[in-house]
Amino acid sequence: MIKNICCIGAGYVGGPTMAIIAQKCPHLNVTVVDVDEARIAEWNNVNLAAIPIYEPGLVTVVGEARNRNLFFSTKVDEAIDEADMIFISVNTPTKTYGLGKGMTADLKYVELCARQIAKVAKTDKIIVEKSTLPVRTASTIKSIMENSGNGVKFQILSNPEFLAEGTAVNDLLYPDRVLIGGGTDEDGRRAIQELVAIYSNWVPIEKILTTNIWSSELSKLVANAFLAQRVSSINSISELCEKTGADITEVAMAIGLDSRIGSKFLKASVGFGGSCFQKDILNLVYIAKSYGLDEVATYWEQVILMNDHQKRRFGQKIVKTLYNTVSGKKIAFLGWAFKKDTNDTRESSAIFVADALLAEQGKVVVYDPKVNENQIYTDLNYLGTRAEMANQNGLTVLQDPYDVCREAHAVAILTEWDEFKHYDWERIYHHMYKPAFIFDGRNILNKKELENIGFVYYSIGS
Ligand SMILES: NC(=O)c1ccc[n+]([C@@H]2O[C@H](COP(=O)([O-])OP(=O)(O)OC[C@H]3O[C@@H](n4cnc5c(N)ncnc54)[C@H](O)[C@@H]3O)[C@@H](O)[C@H]2O)c1
Ligand SMILES: O=c1ccn([C@@H]2O[C@H](COP(=O)(O)OP(=O)(O)O[C@H]3O[C@H](CO)[C@@H](O)[C@H](O)[C@H]3O)[C@@H](O)[C@H]2O)c(=O)[nH]1
Repeated sequence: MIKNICCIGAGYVGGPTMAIIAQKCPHLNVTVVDVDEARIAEWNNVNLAAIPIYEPGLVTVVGEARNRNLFFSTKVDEAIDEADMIFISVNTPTKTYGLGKGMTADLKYVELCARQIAKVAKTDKIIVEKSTLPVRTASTIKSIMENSGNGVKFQILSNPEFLAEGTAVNDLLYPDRVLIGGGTDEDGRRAIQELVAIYSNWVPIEKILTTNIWSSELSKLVANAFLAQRVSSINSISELCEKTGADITEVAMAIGLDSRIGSKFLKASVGFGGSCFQKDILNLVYIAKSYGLDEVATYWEQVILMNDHQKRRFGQKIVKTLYNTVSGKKIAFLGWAFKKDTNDTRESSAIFVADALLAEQGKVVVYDPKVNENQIYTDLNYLGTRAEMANQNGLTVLQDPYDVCREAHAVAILTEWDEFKHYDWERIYHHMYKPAFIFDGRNILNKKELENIGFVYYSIGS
């Protein structure tokens, strides 16, 4: 029987996932550990508004369980030692060096966790891969464990997480499915059942799918590849719509009503962002190539290429429309997060569009309701396109959306935050240079209303 759970990694997945497990399983003790002391201090902040991740509803869940059976700590060894089940939920970013650079997942943090568990464990443990990992990573973890030399028995499970940011709490409470992969021998099946028992505290049993471990690992990459493929597919058609007079919203509606296609994930946009889609597809491409499956690799690579094209062409559209120069012109950015209802900016399209406009000597001024100034400069500086000072001079962050739009030549919508729909657009129009352009990278504003005010309005795909 599982009593103590440890989760290594207090990030966007570890934090919310463990908060829900603790809320729904008051009989379990859940400790989330991280090497990042500042992040753990934020999770422990008495002011719940200061927890490091913004997700609708998360504050309530953390408020209920924290210091009851949910703990955040930097004492990694202690939590491993006490745990019966250990989730590995550390980051697995695209490798930035050496073999597989720019393609494969960097597994150094996962391996460090495995080695730390192997070193510290004195009792049998179930290790759960929660991070997204290349298929067959469990064999690496197993090999490290089997050579730990301490006689402890380990079972390795794969339990990929399918939550989307911005809807994490809801996704965790009502998942489409929970996927658990494990060994097919008796010990493996027993370990799977221990994890099934935890989820079945709130997830209907028919939604808990158990598979072999390789199917589970691979399914996570494939799910993201399929979702991202839909976005790239609709984005590719958005460009065709702009040439032909078809409207992408109408096309998406028309095809989405076919139940075989389905209506979700057909929103044309300035391109997908987030920490997962690109990383996971690159990983899939790398795995396919490593098995010599070049056609498979090329097929999936195209999803990324189309996304790069979509981001690039949004920036180019702004430059071309503003009479082929944005030099010295103020472009107001509404939104910086990679999607609404999150403060996460990883791989956000806004970063790449801003970079392209700065390269054209534009003046970018940004407002995002949840992203702070520091993060915005960090994102831009990370690209390394120009000196940090030049980014500081070219881009400004303000707290008031009306100030951001004042005396701008154009407004660009980069994130679909709901509040943007309810702004006083007439007021914004009166304080902008004319013609006043809007580039709606999320198709959230009302074209007719804006045109009536006097704006020149461009959306994606019409
Ligand atoms: N973000 C998402 O929406 C999402 C959804 C599903 C799956 N995933 C996957 O989950 C994994 C984690 O993603 P995330 O967004 O939570 O990452 P994150 O960067 O927000 O969090 C990872 C945390 O792990 C910590 N960490 C790294 N190495 C450590 C170690 N050795 N010991 C202790 N702590 C360590 C880091 O300090 C960091 O706080 C990734 O594999 C990702 O692909 C993410
Ligand atoms: O029709 C759509 C849907 C999404 N997007 C964009 O695609 C990106 C990703 O969106 P979404 O998938 O909703 O958010 P993520 O948090 O990145 O979640 C994805 O990545 C997670 C990490 O692996 C998985 O767990 C989730 O199941 C998967 O949806 C964002 O930039 C969205 O704006 C569009 O442009 N059009």
